[in-house]
Amino acid sequence: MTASPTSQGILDSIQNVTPDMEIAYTGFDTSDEELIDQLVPDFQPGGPLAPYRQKASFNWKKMMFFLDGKSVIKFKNTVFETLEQDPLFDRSQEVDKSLEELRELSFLRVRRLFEYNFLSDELLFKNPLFAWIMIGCILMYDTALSHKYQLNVNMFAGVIQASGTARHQSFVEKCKNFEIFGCFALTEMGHGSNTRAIQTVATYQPSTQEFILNTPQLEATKMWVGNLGKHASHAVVYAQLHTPDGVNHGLHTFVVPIRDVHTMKALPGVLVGDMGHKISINGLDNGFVSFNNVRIPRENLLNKSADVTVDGQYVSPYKKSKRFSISLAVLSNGRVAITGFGATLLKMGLTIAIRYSAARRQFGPKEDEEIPILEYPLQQWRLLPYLAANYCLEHFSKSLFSELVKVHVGHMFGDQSDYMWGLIREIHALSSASKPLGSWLARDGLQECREACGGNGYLAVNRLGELRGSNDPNCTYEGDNNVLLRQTSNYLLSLFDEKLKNPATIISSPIKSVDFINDYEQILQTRFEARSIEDCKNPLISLHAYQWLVCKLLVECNDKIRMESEHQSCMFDAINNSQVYHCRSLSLAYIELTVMKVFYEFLMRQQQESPNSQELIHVLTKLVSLYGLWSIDKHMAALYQGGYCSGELPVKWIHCAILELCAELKDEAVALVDAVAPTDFILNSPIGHSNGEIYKNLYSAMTQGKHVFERPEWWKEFSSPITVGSLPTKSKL
Ligand SMILES: Cc1cc2nc3c(=O)[nH]c(=O)nc-3n(C[C@H](O)[C@H](O)[C@H](O)COP(=O)(O)OP(=O)(O)OC[C@H]3O[C@@H](n4cnc5c(N)ncnc54)[C@H](O)[C@@H]3O)c2cc1C
Repeated sequence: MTASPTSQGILDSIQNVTPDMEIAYTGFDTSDEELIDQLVPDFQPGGPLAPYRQKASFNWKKMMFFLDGKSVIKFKNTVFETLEQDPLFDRSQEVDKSLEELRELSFLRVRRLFEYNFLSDELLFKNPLFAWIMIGCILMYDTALSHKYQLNVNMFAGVIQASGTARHQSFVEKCKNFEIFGCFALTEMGHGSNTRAIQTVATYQPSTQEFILNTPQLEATKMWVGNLGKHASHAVVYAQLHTPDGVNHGLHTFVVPIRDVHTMKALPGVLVGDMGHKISINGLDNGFVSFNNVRIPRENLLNKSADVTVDGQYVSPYKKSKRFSISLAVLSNGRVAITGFGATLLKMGLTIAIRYSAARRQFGPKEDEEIPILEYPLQQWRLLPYLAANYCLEHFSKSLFSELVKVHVGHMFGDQSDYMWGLIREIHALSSASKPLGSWLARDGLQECREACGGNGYLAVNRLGELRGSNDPNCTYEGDNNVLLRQTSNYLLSLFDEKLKNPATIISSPIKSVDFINDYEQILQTRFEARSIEDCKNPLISLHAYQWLVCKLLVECNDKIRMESEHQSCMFDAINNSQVYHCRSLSLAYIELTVMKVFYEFLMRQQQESPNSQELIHVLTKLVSLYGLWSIDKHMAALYQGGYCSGELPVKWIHCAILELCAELKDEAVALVDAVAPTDFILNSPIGHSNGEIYKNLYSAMTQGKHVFERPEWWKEFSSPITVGSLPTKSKL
């Protein structure tokens, strides 16, 4: 394939050959109301949610269309309806299952997904965003199933495609045809975050043209590998590559057969097992494996960035730093995806909690008149900022995914332009912070949703516990959140360092998330701009405050590391001593700013380009304002400390503006979740059902269980009398 100048050019050309390609993060024309009505069915009329639906200032169906567009809505409808009509996906299948049975059910379901093949090559070529939509649809149904699917398709076949060459294509084809089933094996018992210290070894043997894999000690046992416990036939394995001259060339990836595809038995030299029960997502079989002289052909080394010749020479067309960038791009895939997982799980929780809050009534101004709990400012303040955050985060994660697609297209066409390397670095920095932001927002937001539904939120059938549990490992896998944030601050500080060393340097990144740093000196002269509560509702107020904060933290982090390095014996300690209150805060402030900015700029463009959607943009702009103010409120100490704010008014105005925005958005809230919620079958929550009949649904779910009204099998135990205090206790002091 010949090299093309830039990935942007390649993307443009793809769009030219498929003129109907929809880039679903650009906003859709909502003028065809008939089409919208056809695509999105109405809710059951009346019911407890009807008053809120009537009070909304916009049509929720139009909002759904604006955000997703025709093709995506059709695709989602197809997936959701297909699952609903297939008895294998009947929810009652999951009840009272043992661990083994849960694993089996997930396997049967993932196989069925392949039989349906929702994601044809044609569809993916038309719009790669469908890969994203597909994972989201399955995630909303069941996290374990979605992970099982995407670990095989994205983290196994996807990594092979990204890091391998034509000689590996047969693995990808077999994976597509469900002839082999894959997993991604990086983590070891002894090392996860510190990937450089991974100990599995792959030694090349020229006489047989094979790599020999070994697990040198217990700590090198691969662990936590999703799909490996029971099903995976193959793994992408990360190991230290040793050539016959005794040189260790560092971590490389290999395709390693694990089980015989006909018997499902482990292959010679492979000791593989299931890790057992986890805190959540137990339909996914996480496993461990160790290798004892396992031989694989030389060609199983994924050789896009480096290879070993038949006679054992290590060769690479790239310098070490570029090889590192290529591996970054591969790891970014998972982090970008997890940013979206957080948004998707939180969206489900918010749908349940907001619908419940609109239907549930407690207390009231008069004895005989109770009001919906959504009317309480406290309930609004607990939920609506998360709703605002979720809209921003979901948009950001889609747009980051679209940037990642450019990288993959660029790889495919051998694009080695500076633009491409810059894009890889920037996506790495952004995803290393957006994954923590997304998973932490979901962690805190889902807990709030659970509590906001009171005791009923705690009942498993209502699904908030499952959603909360499903999000939990998002904070850890694909890189522990706190460790990942260091990657982002390293990126920012290296750019800033260049600027300090040479003030003429112009910082310019492909996504433009850092370009404002060029003006850091002027930005640091600015002060809080609002003069009233109303002013604060302009999203630019918090955007500007964030820019100031990031610049301030850059200067402070840089000073802190310099000062620490003067007092510490090594840079390792200097950097570690600068994480808390400095580098970590910098990464978080930068990503909060970027998430907000990307959505705000999108809305500003739509204001010009979408005359039919102005009422939607109006309410979405309120969400951006709320997200910005609520987030910046957490940094008030730094804003005052650095002199950006002074006096008592800024913080008072910000708090009042947050509460006013919550009050303005409470009548929009039900319609806002309706616009992003999946079907009731997929949501699967009696108290979150779109009909709002929380009590009827709950009672029906509660009374349908198999043993609800039965006397327990152990009833006789109670009837046989005991003598209280008749047994001696353990030794008394
Ligand atoms: C459900 C689940 C599924 C997974 N699936 C897979 C999979 O399919 N394939 C795979 O390869 N792996 C998988 N993993 C493993 C996962 O990627 C690792 O757990 C993760 O990378 C963190 O590594 P660790 O567990 O070794 O934690 P550690 O690196 O030991 O971290 C433990 C703690 O130490 C802190 N810490 C570590 N280093 C520093 C530092 N420099 N500064 C400050 N604090 C530090 C961390 O913040 C963290 O709180 C999975 C894990 C889970 C929970």
